Amino acid sequence: MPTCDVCQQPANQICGGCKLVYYCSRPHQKLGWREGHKFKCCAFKIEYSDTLGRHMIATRDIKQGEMILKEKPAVIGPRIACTTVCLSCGKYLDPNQFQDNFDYYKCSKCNWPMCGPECENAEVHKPECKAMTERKYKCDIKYIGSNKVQAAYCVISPMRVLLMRHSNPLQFESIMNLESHLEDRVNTSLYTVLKANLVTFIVHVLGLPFDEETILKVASIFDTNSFDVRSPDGTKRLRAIYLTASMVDHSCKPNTKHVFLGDHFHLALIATVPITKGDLITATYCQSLWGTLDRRKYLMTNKFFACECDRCKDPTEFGTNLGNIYCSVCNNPFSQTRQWRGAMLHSTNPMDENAPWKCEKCEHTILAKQMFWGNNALKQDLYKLNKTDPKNYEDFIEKYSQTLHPSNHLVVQAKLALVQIYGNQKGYGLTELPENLLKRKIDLCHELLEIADKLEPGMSKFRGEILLDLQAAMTIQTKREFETGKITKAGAQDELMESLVLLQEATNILRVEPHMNDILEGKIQELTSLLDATEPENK
Ligand SMILES: C[S@@+](CC[C@H](N)C(=O)[O-])C[C@H]1O[C@@H](n2cnc3c(N)ncnc32)[C@H](O)[C@@H]1O
Repeated sequence: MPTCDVCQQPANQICGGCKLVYYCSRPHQKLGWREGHKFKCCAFKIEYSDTLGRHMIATRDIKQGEMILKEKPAVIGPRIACTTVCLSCGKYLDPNQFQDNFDYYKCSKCNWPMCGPECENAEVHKPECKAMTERKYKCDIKYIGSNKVQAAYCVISPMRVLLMRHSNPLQFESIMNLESHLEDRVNTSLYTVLKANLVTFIVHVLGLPFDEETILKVASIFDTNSFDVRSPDGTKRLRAIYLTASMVDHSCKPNTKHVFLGDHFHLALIATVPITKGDLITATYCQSLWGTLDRRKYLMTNKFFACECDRCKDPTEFGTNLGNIYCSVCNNPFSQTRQWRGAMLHSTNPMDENAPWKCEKCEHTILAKQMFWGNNALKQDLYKLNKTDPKNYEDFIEKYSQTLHPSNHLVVQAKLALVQIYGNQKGYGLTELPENLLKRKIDLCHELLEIADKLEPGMSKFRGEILLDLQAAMTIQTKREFETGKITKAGAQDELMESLVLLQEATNILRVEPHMNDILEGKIQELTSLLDATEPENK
């Protein structure tokens, strides 16, 4: 019989948070909480290993969709280089007109562009404003006819951490205890620029008592741990460090997602799939739709580790073949030895970027560097396409259809761009899409969902967004089929019910993001009205 954590008497009420401790009664649960359980109650613990460093382990089974952690930022501020934003709230700024001139509203003391007086007087801006004003430093950012990227912002976020050494020493120490990889970064070209700009600004312009190593370590801690924070409406973009969420290690098939809540950007970490007690709790540090070559290169260059997750080890990436290309011998229609249409080249060892790539059917082999160059050339081709014109993406898919199979990562990225254009972009609104493009959108959504199920399964944002797009397109298709007499009322009802099931799943996934609630509610009402309107009379 379990015993109460407070009085040690027999108890049968388990704590719903950690599911580890028991109480005999509600009053003892409240007392236990106040007496310290609130600091220990969670569904994870932090462990250490030589290969992973600190990492998060589930201390109990965690349900799909459960919030594992909610945390406020330890520090938040502008990104290294960004267009003009407000130092307090991170909003992208537009200039105001002053007689014949245009310029931003500026802080009356330090002259940094801000939204207005309220942001100028916000607590977050006060310490840096004081440090700059004491040294009579005035920011010289001006509006020069366009909103250009300003390197000057690189000093603000590190300065906020450095100033904490005096104002909040405990928080400062906690941030300084995070992984930095300073020794790996210090000789890179970015850090050479940072030495010239950031260190000079902190030491010589502001005269703050910090040595070069501490200053660069703070910058390096940001680069290793910070989250890219965006407001749902796209008007604000910042970087922030969350002390506990920083302990979540990377996996190329993660079991969590995160969302930012409210004006103060609290981070909520949510399980996308059921997590079993003892499992590693993981997030992805890079794009899931990149192939293994690109993911591992990004992780090594930016986070300084060689990912050894199951997806990286599998040359087929869980059967998606995301990073693979067709064998040019087996698929060459003029080749004498052509035998296996559809055969693909796989890396002979995905853990080694220098390993050759070999056909899964014939003996054809190419060097790693050929694969690397080819991949880069095609990536350049894809990234320079006009993002508003679907024809460019359709042509890309067609042009490389003999080289890249339908779920190669570059084709998948082109397909994702098409899903976002068809039905959403001006001139391609859902109701204006001709039948063939509506069908194309539906087919593309199905293909992307198949990939999402393997790489970002469960309640991932990627799945939620595709499900939402798919149901919207299916609903329009049903409406048209019904209005043109292609299907009966009963047929329309069946199809709309299918859309409703998809919408309910999308809603379940996306409703953690507060801004989505109204959109999802509106869609449910729209679909329910359509279902009512197509109700067969004999029902
Ligand atoms: C945000 S921190 C995560 C916490 C970190 N493990 C620590 O001890 O502080 C990111 C760093 O953790 C390590 N890391 C994260 N995921 C990893 C993985 N899957 N394999 C090896 N190292 C990993 C890398 O050193 C990476 O730069």
